[in-house]
Amino acid sequence: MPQLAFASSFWESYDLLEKPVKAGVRKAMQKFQQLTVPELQADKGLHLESVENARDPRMRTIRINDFWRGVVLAPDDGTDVFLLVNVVPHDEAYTWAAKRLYTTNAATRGLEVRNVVALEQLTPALEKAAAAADSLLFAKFSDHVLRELGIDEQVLRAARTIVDKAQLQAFEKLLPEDQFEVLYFLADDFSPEEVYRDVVAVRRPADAGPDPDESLAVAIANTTGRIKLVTDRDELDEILGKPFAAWRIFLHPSQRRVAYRASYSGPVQVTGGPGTGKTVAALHRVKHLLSRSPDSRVLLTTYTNALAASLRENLALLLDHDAALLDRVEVTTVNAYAHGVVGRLDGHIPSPIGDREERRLWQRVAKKLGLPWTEQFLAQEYRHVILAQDLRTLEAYLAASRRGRGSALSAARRQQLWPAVELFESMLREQKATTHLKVCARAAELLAASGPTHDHVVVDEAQDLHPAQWRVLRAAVAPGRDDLFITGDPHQRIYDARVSLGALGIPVTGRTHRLRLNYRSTEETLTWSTGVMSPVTVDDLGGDGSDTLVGYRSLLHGRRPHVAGYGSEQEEVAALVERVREWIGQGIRPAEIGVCARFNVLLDKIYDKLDAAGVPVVRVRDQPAADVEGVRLATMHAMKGLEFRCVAVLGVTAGAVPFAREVTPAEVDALQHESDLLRERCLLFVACTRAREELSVSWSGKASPFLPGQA
Ligand SMILES: Nc1ncnc2c1ncn2[C@@H]1O[C@H](COP(=O)(O)OP(=O)(O)OP(=O)(O)O)[C@@H](O)[C@H]1O
Repeated sequence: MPQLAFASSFWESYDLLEKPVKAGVRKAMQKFQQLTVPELQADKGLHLESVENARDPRMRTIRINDFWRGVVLAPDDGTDVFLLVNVVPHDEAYTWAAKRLYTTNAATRGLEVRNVVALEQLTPALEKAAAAADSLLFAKFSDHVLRELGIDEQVLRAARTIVDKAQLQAFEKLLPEDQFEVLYFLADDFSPEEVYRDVVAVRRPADAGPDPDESLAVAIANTTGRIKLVTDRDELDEILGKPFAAWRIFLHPSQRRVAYRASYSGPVQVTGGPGTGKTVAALHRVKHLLSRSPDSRVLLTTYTNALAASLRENLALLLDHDAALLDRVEVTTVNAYAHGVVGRLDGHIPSPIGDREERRLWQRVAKKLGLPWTEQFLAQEYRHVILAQDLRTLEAYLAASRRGRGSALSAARRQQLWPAVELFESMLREQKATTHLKVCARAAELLAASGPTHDHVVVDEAQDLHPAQWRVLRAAVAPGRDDLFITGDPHQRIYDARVSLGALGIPVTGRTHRLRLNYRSTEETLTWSTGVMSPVTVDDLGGDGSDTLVGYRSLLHGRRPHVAGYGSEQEEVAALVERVREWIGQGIRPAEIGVCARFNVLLDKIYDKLDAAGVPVVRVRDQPAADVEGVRLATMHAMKGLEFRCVAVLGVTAGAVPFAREVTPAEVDALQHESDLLRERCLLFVACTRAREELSVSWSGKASPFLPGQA
């Protein structure tokens, strides 16, 4: 019986088909599971026929209905895996199929496709132009080096004509996938050794023999990042019948490598720019961990309740709603987990106060004690020094290092400050209140005495966790193999968390991985948004150096972000209403549009204007269910982790981003000043990187200095 495999290129077209056409595809695919190869070839309804003038002799078309054809790669080497590569209108099917050539990459051993005709037509003219060019993009790499990385003769000839990155991008759709990725990273200044490690080695099977000309079936089996082999009937019904979620099936090799590695000797750190599938990798890791033993328990944490809800939903999808598996995973925020621990082990828990309330308390403390520091300084000292190092006594405070703080505090000054801490804590006790971080500190203490609660901890959105929260996670699982799997992006740090994971007993050295392919946004949005961060460097997740967005890229293309300033806020909001109408006119559902601003005041105005214009609108903070129609409104902070087809970021003015009140004056603490500015910059970056297809950024009056080209 033949086997059936689906290329990712097929899903892009399948997803857009009308229901009856999809049913036709399903019916045709079932035949591949019911008939023998000779029966398939003889089947009148399927009409499996070769393509005239095809550059790949294995190319076949099949009939879906009068208008649609499927394009199939049929084995000609005695193996039996048929690969469905596309669904195309009848007239285009033959031209599409005739130009494509599938080959096995000599280095990765994966199956790749190229537009061989276009390459042949373009290369001679480009060679002429290249002869006159001042410099060529790949001149410094010898043919030998490129061949070792899997570049074949035709691609080598084309690569030798490329003068710059823009030209390389233009080649993207024509070149074989793995070879394009190799060239892309070389163009981005990665060394051939790094490219071999990150592109070739992650794909190449460990047992790859010397001969790259293996069968089509073997090449297909080597290409899990782009091809799904269907093993049984139920699986076929399931993947064709449900709304398709590519992330469940096709993982980038770098995602697969981190998520499905059998075991790690200790904590693992996975970083990557926005939309690189870190959350997806975390979810797959949970699936893997559950499969390794029948009764292990996993704690999966993220930053907000809304994100926890979405993790729960996606995990259920990935685990096929298997209740027994889902029961073994606790999905929650770190604060909620800590709250649960304290409630369970202490029997009661004071209620945590919010940031605003905390600030008010510090104000009262400063006033009452007549101290020479602002409430902002005291709150920061408490958060970044006292709670961060879990200092419980004056002696411990006197002995503590204040590295990272921009102002020195002599022993005498510390003695003067400590009563403020005591007063703050006694005021909390009086009110029978606490703070979230204090709950975490207590939870860590209780867990240290009672022992871990889980076998594995998986942490998403790790960049914003405070040391007190890390201590809870550290205590939730015993140190050892596969204890913590951590994903995060330091460029999205919006809550001023500074940690040294090593010092917290979470050593990740030697187990750090980076994801570079953005699956969410277009290259245009990504390039522009990366410009927001390019003037600065950010500390890495574990606090041991700096992080970088080098090599970060997207395969998607679309319009450039719409970036505009207006004379007044009124005009800006009016323009937004028009833009939203335009998007809806293009067929985008209101729920697929996200609108955000730094402050709720502006969001209120936007709400009223959209509402008055008859556009349904809801606030993200009200946690509307996914099926509730309405444009989503959120503050920039609440945009964390979310994504929308279209995103408008409003109010990006000099007064709001950065927001002066949230930035410590340089004369109070120069380091804190810099880090506050960085946090505000990251906030804009987070907001802008939520867009899948279109991004619009606007302001009225003076533009934010963080906007590329505005400083
Ligand atoms: N292998 C994949 N194939 C297809 N889509 C993917 C893949 N990996 C991730 N995605 C999609 O890309 C988008 C971003 O993924 P995800 O949320 O995991 O990224 P992230 O790195 O956690 O993002 P952020 O840091 O910005 O929150 C999601 O829509 C996800 O479904």
